[in-house]
Amino acid sequence: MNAKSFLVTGGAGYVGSHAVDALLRAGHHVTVIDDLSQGHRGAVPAVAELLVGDAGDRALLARVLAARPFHAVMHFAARSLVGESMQKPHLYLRDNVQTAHNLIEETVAAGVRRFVLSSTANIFASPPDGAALGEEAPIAPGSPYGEGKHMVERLLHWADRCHGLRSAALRYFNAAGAHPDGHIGEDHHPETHLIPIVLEVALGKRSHLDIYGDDYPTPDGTCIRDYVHVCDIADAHLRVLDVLDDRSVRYNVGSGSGYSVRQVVEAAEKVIGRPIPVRMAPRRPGDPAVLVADGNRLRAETGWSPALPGLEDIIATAWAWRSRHPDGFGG
Ligand SMILES: NC(=O)c1ccc[n+]([C@@H]2O[C@H](COP(=O)([O-])OP(=O)(O)OC[C@H]3O[C@@H](n4cnc5c(N)ncnc54)[C@H](O)[C@@H]3O)[C@@H](O)[C@H]2O)c1
Ligand SMILES: O=c1ccn([C@@H]2O[C@H](COP(=O)(O)OP(=O)(O)O[C@H]3O[C@H](CO)[C@@H](O)[C@H](O)[C@H]3O)[C@@H](O)[C@H]2O)c(=O)[nH]1
Repeated sequence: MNAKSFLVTGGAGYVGSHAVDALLRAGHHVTVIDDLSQGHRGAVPAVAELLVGDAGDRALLARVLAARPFHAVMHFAARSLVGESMQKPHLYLRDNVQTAHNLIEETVAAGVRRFVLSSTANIFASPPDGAALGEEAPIAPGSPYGEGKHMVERLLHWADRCHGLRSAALRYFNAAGAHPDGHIGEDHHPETHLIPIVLEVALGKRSHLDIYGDDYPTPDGTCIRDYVHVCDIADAHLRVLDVLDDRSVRYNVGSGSGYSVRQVVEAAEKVIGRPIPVRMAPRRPGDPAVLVADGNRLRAETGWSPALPGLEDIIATAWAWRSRHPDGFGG
């Protein structure tokens, strides 16, 4: 493959750093813009260019985008917590959307032709029958976070119609795991995601896991999610690039298998070999009962297939990284 240049916002964060790794392994040149509000310098290899700044800063974007011809922009930078968005909707409906709006306009102005968006399963409601969600499932965001992501998908729709910017909206379900070679993983402050919290319990950093609700309409009463390995999500970003030569697309990115919170805990106990104490807690506002992807369109149109589809294998990669880096990138 010919080496190309990519601008990656949020490339020091969890999913973004795994995508940067995949781009670099494919021989590309990568420029990262990240404000390090959640990301880590240590997650970006020295061979990539890291610019610490705001992904919506128009002057910065204009300067960076003029520096070289970029093949595509990949936009990971965003606030991304469903629960927080129910408490602080403006951060999601104003800030996330404004950042994306500025970035899309500067991308068009610079003449870059391809854009990949980190969208989310949270644009969908939990289907009454718990069925897997395809791309044509009704849009019904479960939170201001999901609504903001859908607004950005619409901005991209019109950027294509009006300016010919080809885009891929990748609606990830639940990103999980860490790079199998053990150099990067998930490290948020504060940590709110299920699997890293379970690992913190296993490491003795927390006494227990709070399970947010056991009265959902699911077999064991806890929420069901589709956990997809972070490197498989990164791989999807590279695979969609060829499709963007012709048209804009949107794909649901998930393994197609759903696991309840209790099943995740059981799987982690098997992988780690220690009990994980849990306590029941109230539901977390904004959480849909069941979100599972029908990822057939992505598979059929790009040849994507998860290399690590099993939940225990996914958790094992997360545990391998976290047990070697108990303080995350700080340790
Ligand atoms: N993790 C998941 O399960 C998941 C699922 C669906 C969608 N997504 C989306 O994928 C993207 C990445 O998620 P993640 O889990 O890696 O989150 P993350 O918080 O680890 O990464 C986001 C990165 O963007 C940076 N950032 C945030 N706002 C910024 C701004 N205005 N300017 C510059 N940098 C900024 C942060 O410092 C961080 O490094 C997000 O857009 C998120 O909404 C994540
Ligand atoms: O301490 C905890 C943390 C989480 N959960 C539950 O575990 C599940 C997964 O939660 P979490 O890991 O926080 O992920 P989600 O809230 O499902 O959101 C993730 O997955 C979404 C797509 O489904 C993305 O859009 C979001 O950015 C990403 O954070 C949910 O049912 C939570 O209620 C608990 O019971 N206890």
